Amino acid sequence: MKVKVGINGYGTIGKRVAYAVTKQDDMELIGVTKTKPDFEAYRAKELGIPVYAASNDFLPRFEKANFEVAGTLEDLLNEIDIIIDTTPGGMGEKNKTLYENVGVKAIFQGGEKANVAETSFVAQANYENAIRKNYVRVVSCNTTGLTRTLNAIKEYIEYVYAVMIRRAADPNDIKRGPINAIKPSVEVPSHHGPDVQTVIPINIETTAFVVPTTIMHVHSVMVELKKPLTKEDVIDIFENTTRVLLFEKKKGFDSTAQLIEFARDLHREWNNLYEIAVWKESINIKGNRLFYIQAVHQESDVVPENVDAIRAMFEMADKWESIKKTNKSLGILK
Ligand SMILES: NC(=O)C1=CN([C@@H]2O[C@H](COP(=O)(O)OP(=O)(O)OC[C@H]3O[C@@H](n4cnc5c(N)ncnc54)[C@H](OP(=O)(O)O)[C@@H]3O)[C@@H](O)[C@H]2O)C=CC1
Ligand SMILES: O=C(OP(=O)(O)O)[C@H](O)COP(=O)(O)O
Repeated sequence: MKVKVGINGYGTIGKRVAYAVTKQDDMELIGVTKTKPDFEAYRAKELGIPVYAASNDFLPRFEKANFEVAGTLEDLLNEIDIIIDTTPGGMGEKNKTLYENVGVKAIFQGGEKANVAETSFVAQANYENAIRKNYVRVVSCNTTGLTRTLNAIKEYIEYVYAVMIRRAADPNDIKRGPINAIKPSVEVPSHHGPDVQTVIPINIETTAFVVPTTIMHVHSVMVELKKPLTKEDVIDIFENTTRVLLFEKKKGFDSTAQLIEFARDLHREWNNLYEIAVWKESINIKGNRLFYIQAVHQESDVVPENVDAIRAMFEMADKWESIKKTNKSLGILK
């Protein structure tokens, strides 16, 4: 029997998770919600995805445009086993009561606080914690990126300090900026360090800056080691870590632009780069400190995590069975 999945919030993350769900042979996409009949709603319909109004309040917009919806969010909730809440940050917490009332499981995203769910989640780090849970939070894109690489070396970590260089807006977002400034998060540590700790118990602090780019985030990571590691060890560990890829500057990967071009060359849908990209030459050891630099495709790295969280919550597969299945279905390279 396939798990019936609904998506509330068909935006940057929601449309990608919806696509990923359609690629799974043990899941069925029942429908998605929209607040308005824009081109994304029409495209969903063309793809055969039932579109529901995000609430009764939005129905007049669809009626006015003669866009026939399959119902409202309440109707969708009655047809599914699990809802993926990909509404804007903070909205998921408000929606949770609706989900509780109907008794459907729910996955929230990184824009929500950790206490919205029973556990925060990054598949390769703590898949087991989501087994049979009703409410799970897939952590933010940056937190997912940090967790993937740090989890691989966690037994060596004494302390981590990482600087997050965050993209200002997603490519389709015309409202956010800055377009000519660097904006520090004056909250120190930024939310990323404490959020990593909701998944793996390591000593980590982070600071964050928003810069005028749309395509990827970049992290500069410094790890104080509690036991020795060589550069070659770290390369070997990352080469053997799922959803992490090493890229070499000497092969032309000079910036985030070439990483996205690589995803385009793979003919990835929406140029998704689900894997965290670590620059091989940036991996260096100085005394007891390890340094590396990585990039995160914010629109897609959390997508496979949502798929694995569904499998964990219904105990449909063990950790590596699920990760391998998800990777294969999305063309994730390793
Ligand atoms: N973008 C990113 O880089 C990442 C985002 N996240 C997290 O994922 C979540 C979603 O972010 P993102 O996809 O970027 O957001 P978007 O703004 O791209 O999409 C959110 C969608 O929610 C819908 N929506 C708006 N208002 C309502 C409402 N009242 N009821 C139901 N749906 C509504 C909108 O639908 P409509 O178009 O119909 O108005 C919109 O498409 C957030 O928690 C965010 O922090 C996590 C990792 C990366
Ligand atoms: O999860 C993300 O970033 P974050 O890990 O910096 O919070 C996404 O890029 C969304 O971030 P935003 O809240 O800046 O849109």
